[in-house]
Amino acid sequence: MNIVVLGAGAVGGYFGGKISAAGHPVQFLVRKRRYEQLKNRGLKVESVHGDFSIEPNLIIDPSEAENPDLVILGLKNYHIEGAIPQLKQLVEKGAKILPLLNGIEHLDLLTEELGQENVLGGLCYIESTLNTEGDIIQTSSMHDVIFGPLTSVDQAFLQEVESIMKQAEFNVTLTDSILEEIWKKFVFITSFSGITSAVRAPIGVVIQDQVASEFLRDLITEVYEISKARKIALPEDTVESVMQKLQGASPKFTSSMHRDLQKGLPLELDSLHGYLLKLGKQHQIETPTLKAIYALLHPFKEGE
Ligand SMILES: NC(=O)C1=CN([C@@H]2O[C@H](COP(=O)(O)OP(=O)(O)OC[C@H]3O[C@@H](n4cnc5c(N)ncnc54)[C@H](OP(=O)(O)O)[C@@H]3O)[C@@H](O)[C@H]2O)C=CC1
Ligand SMILES: CC(C)(CO)C(=O)C(=O)O
Repeated sequence: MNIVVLGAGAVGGYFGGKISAAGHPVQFLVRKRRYEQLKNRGLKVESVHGDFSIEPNLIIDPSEAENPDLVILGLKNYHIEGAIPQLKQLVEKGAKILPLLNGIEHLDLLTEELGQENVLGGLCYIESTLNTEGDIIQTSSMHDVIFGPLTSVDQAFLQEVESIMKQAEFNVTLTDSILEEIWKKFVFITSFSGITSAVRAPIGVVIQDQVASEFLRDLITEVYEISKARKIALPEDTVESVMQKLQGASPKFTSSMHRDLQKGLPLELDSLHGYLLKLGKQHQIETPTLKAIYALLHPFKEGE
């Protein structure tokens, strides 16, 4: 199976790098700046699972992709629209798209532009970032990909993707309930990224503070209520289980949005909390804590 990674940053670079290191053909479709970085230094990963580096097969135009079967999409939400022409070319060449982004709204755009049959559902759990030299730094042990069909997709194809990812030695789950998994992550990430970014501190600071902790519970509850209004079948104890997960996490655990804020980078605020505000309005659900998060982060959403 020929794989293209579009968005070779902290997420795409990590998972694509692992698959490539396991001996599978992976091309990294990058823009000029990342091309120079990866060409000069190689794709280097500093990981709690062991450091590794590869010489990535870099391309800068989709026409260079060799019979692509699968595109692993690791872009930020705000870059997706700009990448639609590249994705269209890759789909025309026969590829299916596997997005690993946080969020949900991008699935509408991708399926409308590329055809539902060409888009899989996916998400990942990983704590990784790029350092100033562009190396990937992975700071906790999670490295999990969950994916599955949004509509009917050839089962043998899905199983081959699963098998390749297993060989690449990260955790992979192929599921028939990918929308529920995406929403499960969405409840978690919007609450976790919202609170850590607004407080500008890792989760431990929030958990130790009763007022901030109560705000966090309200925030999770609002997102869960929206998921129910969308008829997504999440477990009834979702709020409690997200709270428990965060209470049990390392006090230093923080979100990619908080790290982006610290680096002065743009934030995926509109596709996460902004999208929830739209849904809340649509379903007439009161969302005071989401509004507070959105307002507090709004001045910083374009980055420095
Ligand atoms: N980092 C993390 O810990 C986690 C992140 N996520 C989610 O994963 C997604 C990706 O995040 P992350 O990997 O951190 O982001 P990064 O910013 O590290 O990587 C995104 C990459 O996309 C590239 N890019 C943007 N537009 C294009 C384009 N048109 N063609 C080619 N490359 C392009 C950027 O390259 P360039 O240098 O050219 O701008 C950059 O390297 C986000 O939705 C995030 O929320 C999910 C779980 C954990
Ligand atoms: C919470 C976490 C680290 C899990 O993958 C994440 O998705 C993010 O910070 O963007």
